[in-house]
Amino acid sequence: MDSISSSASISAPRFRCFDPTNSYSAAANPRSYVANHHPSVLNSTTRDSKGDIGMTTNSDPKIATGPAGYVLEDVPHLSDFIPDLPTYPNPLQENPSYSGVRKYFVNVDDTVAEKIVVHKDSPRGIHFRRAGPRQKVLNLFNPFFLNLCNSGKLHMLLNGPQVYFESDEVHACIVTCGGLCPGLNTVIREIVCGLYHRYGVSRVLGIEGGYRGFYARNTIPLTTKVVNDIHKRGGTILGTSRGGHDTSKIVDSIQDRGINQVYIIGGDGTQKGASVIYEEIKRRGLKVAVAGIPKTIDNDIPVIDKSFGFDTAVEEAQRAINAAHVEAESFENGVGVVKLMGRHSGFIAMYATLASRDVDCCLIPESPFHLEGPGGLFEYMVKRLKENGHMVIVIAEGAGQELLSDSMRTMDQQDASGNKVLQDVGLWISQKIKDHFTKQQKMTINLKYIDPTYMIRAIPSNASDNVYCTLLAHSAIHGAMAGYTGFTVGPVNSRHAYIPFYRVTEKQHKVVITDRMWARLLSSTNQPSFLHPKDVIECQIEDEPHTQLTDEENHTSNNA
Ligand SMILES: Nc1ncnc2c1ncn2[C@@H]1O[C@H](COP(=O)(O)OP(=O)(O)OP(=O)(O)O)[C@@H](O)[C@H]1O
Ligand SMILES: O=P(O)(O)OC[C@H]1O[C@](O)(CO)[C@@H](O)[C@@H]1O
Ligand SMILES: [Mg+2]
Repeated sequence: MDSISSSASISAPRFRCFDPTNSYSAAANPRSYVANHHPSVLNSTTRDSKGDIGMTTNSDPKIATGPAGYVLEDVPHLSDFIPDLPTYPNPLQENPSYSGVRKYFVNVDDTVAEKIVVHKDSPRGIHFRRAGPRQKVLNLFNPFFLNLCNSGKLHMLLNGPQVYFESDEVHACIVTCGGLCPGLNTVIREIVCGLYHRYGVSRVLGIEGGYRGFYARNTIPLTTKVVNDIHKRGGTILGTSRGGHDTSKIVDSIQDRGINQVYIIGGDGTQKGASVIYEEIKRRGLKVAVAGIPKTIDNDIPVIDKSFGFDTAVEEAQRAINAAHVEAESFENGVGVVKLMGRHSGFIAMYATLASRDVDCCLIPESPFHLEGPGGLFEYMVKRLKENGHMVIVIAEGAGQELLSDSMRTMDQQDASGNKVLQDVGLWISQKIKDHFTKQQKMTINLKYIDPTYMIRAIPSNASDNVYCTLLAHSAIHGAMAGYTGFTVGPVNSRHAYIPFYRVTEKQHKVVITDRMWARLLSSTNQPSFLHPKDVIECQIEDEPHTQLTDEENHTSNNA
């Protein structure tokens, strides 16, 4: 018996639809809605006495609550704003590759827990809809389905796998935005091949040069033949850009070209852009699914386990660190300085340091440091050079920017997307170190500065990122074919899920320097923490006792 028919045979959950004007309705800010209405703070009059699952009917956000503090932060569905959409049999059930798979389709009720490390009495917490091909797409927020569920006729809805697009009807497009990242071409390839081989879709357009390409550039027809080898190349065959997001021109272009599935690959800025595109499409009532695939070499997107290209970047960074180490140990008082990417988050630097074991000091944006005086970098360098004769420093590009702006009185510059343009901290710190040892220490050092940043970003993805990119692309395709829209896809605690845009754009994922992973790094390099004992106590006081672990504590990049 497959997963869906088994779920049909068990007693169906009873769903309750709430009046959006009552106290369950979503607030303007979805996050404050969850915070204010988290089960732990729901009062008993708003909870269903039978412990049934309750929901809001507002379009955004879609929050369902259940017994034992269960919260589902669902993603929009085309049927939320387009009535009477027809459904079609899912072509996957005829696919010879998948016919032998016993549990290929995901269960309609499957959700993925955001926090898997919980305490005995903590609520079950926030969940996301599990990604994957659906047996039948149920829009639990649709009153028609709710009535059937509540009258125990759920099984009537479960007669065979369904999709919301016919193969011939689909006209998809793919766009890549923001900076480069290893794996972009793999995601493009797997969207094209996945749509063709799994759903029989052959009309896929590539949008050239990022968001502005929708209205200012040509399109590229993408066939399985065109994309066959592209995963072996770095960059993106479509080109990319920053800036140039004009929502109405983009949606006009989508509408004029008859595009009905939009796959948008990019970082936090891109996902914000995707969110407003989705909103405009909904406002116009178009049957167009918008799916975001998160991309960032910096690994700074929250909620998801990690972003594609990150592993490749860490691996490639080893080559630069290794070169710096070889140079440093070959000269008397050799110092190797390696700058790695990481505008606001030091994950590449932290992981590359932990992996390499040749690094004596790792500096990241999240951990302020100082050069002079007791506990400062120079004091540590003198000690280390006396002990070992050489040393390697890894610095993330966003580290110490406040020190640079103090000493260089730099103007605040922004790129076309509004991101702050950073000063070259690697050059700056190299010069500071040279000056210090020449003038203050009267000690000759041999410093070699290596900046491999763009070389790391421009390479093709490694094997594990290639597989990861494939899963991301497939999850996005299954979601769009099933009629979901306005979502970003990504693994949450190793299970792929559909995540509302607002959850991945509301903040950045950062290294938490009071967590265990940073402690591991400090103990592996033996570098000073640069924290005064007072700062540590303040951090601990802010960390008030909680019954459920924080995002950072649950996040695998910060802990294990
Ligand atoms: N708030 C926003 N609303 C709409 N569009 C946005 C917004 N922020 C950024 N964008 C658009 O998203 C695209 C990419 O943004 P950005 O250059 O910040 O890169 P990113 O996606 O964050 O990737 P990276 O990780 O390389 O920085 C740009 O074309 C930009 O115009
Ligand atoms: O030089 P560009 O293309 O603006 O990109 C630089 C930025 O892009 C990233 O690779 C991704 O955000 C950052 O690490 C880096 O600061
Ligand atoms: Mg960004």
